[in-house]
Amino acid sequence: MFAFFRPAPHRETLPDEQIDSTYRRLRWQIFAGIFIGYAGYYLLRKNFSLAMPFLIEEEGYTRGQLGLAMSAIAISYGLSKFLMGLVSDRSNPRYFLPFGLLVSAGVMFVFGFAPWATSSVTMMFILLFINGWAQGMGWPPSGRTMVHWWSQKERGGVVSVWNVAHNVGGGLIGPLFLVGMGLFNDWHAAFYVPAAVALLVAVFAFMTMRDTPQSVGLPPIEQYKNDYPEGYDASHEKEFSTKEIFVKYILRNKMLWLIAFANVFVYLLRYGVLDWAPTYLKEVKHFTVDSTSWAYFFYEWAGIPGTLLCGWMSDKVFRGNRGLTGVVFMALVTVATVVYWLNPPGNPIVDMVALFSIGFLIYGPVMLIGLHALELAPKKAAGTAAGFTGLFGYLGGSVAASAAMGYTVDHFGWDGGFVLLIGACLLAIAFLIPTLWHKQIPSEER
Ligand SMILES: O=P(O)(O)OC[C@H](O)CO
Repeated sequence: MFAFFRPAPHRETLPDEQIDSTYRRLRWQIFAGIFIGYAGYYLLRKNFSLAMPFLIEEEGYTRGQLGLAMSAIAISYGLSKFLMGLVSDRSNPRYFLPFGLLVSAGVMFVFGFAPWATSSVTMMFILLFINGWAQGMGWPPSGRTMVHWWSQKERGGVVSVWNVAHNVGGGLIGPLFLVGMGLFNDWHAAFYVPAAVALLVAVFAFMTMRDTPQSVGLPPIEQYKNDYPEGYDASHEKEFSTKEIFVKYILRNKMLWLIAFANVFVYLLRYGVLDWAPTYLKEVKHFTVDSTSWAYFFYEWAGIPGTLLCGWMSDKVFRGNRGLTGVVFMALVTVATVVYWLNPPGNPIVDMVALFSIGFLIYGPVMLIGLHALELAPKKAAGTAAGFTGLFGYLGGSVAASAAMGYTVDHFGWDGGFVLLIGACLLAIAFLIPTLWHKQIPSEER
């Protein structure tokens, strides 16, 4: 099956006078493909949660049952981001990314139109597991594309701008659902409306994306930008074997292990705050459902300026030191989390500002860890390196955000839950500190 995804063969190089214009045009086009493509993936990542109130009300499921079904996404996504990353590093992203989106949309159409899909927790778990697996086919081909089309000195900028695609897509789920409800007066619109949009996105991604520059007759980006990473030679343009990627560039990469562990705790905070915000705000701060939805929306969209600022600061202020930037943002997000916890009920503005600040500050470290992973491996192994951090973030952090957080709040109250979240911030900082001395050279000095 994987032969279908085989990397595109290199073509004869274009005449010199066409190189610059072709590179410029294709970089815009390809960026549009991976940005809109990844935003499309996020339309189908969390849309199940919008259908949950209806599944509870009309089909009698409990929160616990639906939470269990939802955990399938985090588990399979974490595994897939890594394992499909390994496949993606040896695949043509132009086929790989749209294919995953089509599978994900297929699952959502089943949810939308087949009554048996929501007939049991097992069935929902299986379908969501397949969806999570297909979702893992979005990040690695985007990463592979960025490291092949943008040189090292441009990468901080391009990765941070691309990274906001997931906030854009995640933030659009709610409005799309409202449009679907308006048009069809059917809560299953939570499934089939974003799936229909995702189909269009898959076609767009296929039309705009390309594999390597060499596959369209262009020189490698290092040559075009005269920007060579340390130790670069012709072998960097050859596809690696799976074993080579896994053993040489992943397992033996100490710095990658450190950021992967840091990612467990970054993701515990990311999802620990996001997933529990509606419950916490309603139970403790007495928010109405409307205010809770707005708070959720603010959290996601606050990540857009926050990520851009973090990427900019990482290059310009911290001079390419991704670890130090991550530590500063994690220290600030710890403060915002303490405010969110200790602010007494009755001050909703303070809660909103705290939640906005957490969203603003947490997506920077989320992006930096992905960027750092891309920088820690040669470009033919970059998707796997980022997938490796995702494996830890989802199987460790996201699963703990649901299970450990739920258990802690049940047994020790919300104070216990917040001690867990603050502990996660401190542990993320602890794992990032040893990376401070692994300094990246700032963009424009490379
Ligand atoms: O959590 P992920 O795997 O969807 O990644 C989100 C961001 O793009 C991380 O850089």
